[in-house]
Amino acid sequence: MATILDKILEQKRKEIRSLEKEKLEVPEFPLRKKCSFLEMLQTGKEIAIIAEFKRASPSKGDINTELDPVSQALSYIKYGANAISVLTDTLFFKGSFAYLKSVREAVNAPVLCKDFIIDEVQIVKAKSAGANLILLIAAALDEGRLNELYTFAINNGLEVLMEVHNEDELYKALQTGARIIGVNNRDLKTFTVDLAVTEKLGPKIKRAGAFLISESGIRTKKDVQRVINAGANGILVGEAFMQTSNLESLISEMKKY
Ligand SMILES: O=C(O)c1ccccc1NCC(=O)[C@H](O)[C@H](O)COP(=O)(O)O
Repeated sequence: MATILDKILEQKRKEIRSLEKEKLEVPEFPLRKKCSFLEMLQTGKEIAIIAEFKRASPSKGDINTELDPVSQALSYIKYGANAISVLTDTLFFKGSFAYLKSVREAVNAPVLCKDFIIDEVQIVKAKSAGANLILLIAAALDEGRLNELYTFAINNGLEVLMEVHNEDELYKALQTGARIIGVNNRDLKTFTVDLAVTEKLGPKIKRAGAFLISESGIRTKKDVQRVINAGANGILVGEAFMQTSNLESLISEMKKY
């Protein structure tokens, strides 16, 4: 039976066919802000927070459809987040490239294009919208394509958050030379979320000398402590930040390590 990831990737193949017709060209860095998340990790002393603008998801349905992307991104930065992730998939996450563009204009911090990238044309689109960082998901690509897309992104001045969920994917990811590895605690096929995934893969990532970002299912200070103990340099948080009634206190608690 087709998993949700299969369905998302099928949708992406359709989108790519229409994008190819647009004949996008790789732009020079399009906007005034050139922000490096990697440099932030290299120099930062505290846990780095990537705060995600996430209106909906396949596992939860609507999360918060009221919030405005720019106001939310500005609040994220004001309360201490280091980078902003914007979901750009429309069908499954109610996101958009328009949100990414407007967030890019509003904040002076690294912006991650959070999508399901399987083709160069999507990387060009992410760069055109002003992303500094793209997500590549090891589960969505074979080793050859993962390498090609990683190289294409780096050669075009983008940084890559390379996402894995198990040891095979981690092995594939490390082969590319990726410096920032995201461990997704959510199994994209079953939606099960378990921070033990970061605990399992964390030590291997640290031994390989890469930076570790723990993604998904992080809601409390205790969760942050747990992934820091596993070696995390950063966390990626969506749902908890989109739903809290006190964003300032949640971010500040999470940063207290
Ligand atoms: O969130 C989902 O339901 C989902 C389903 C299928 C593929 C990807 C999915 N999420 C993408 C993410 O990785 C998360 O948005 C991100 O890590 C933040 O997670 P959370 O803090 O749990 O919202």
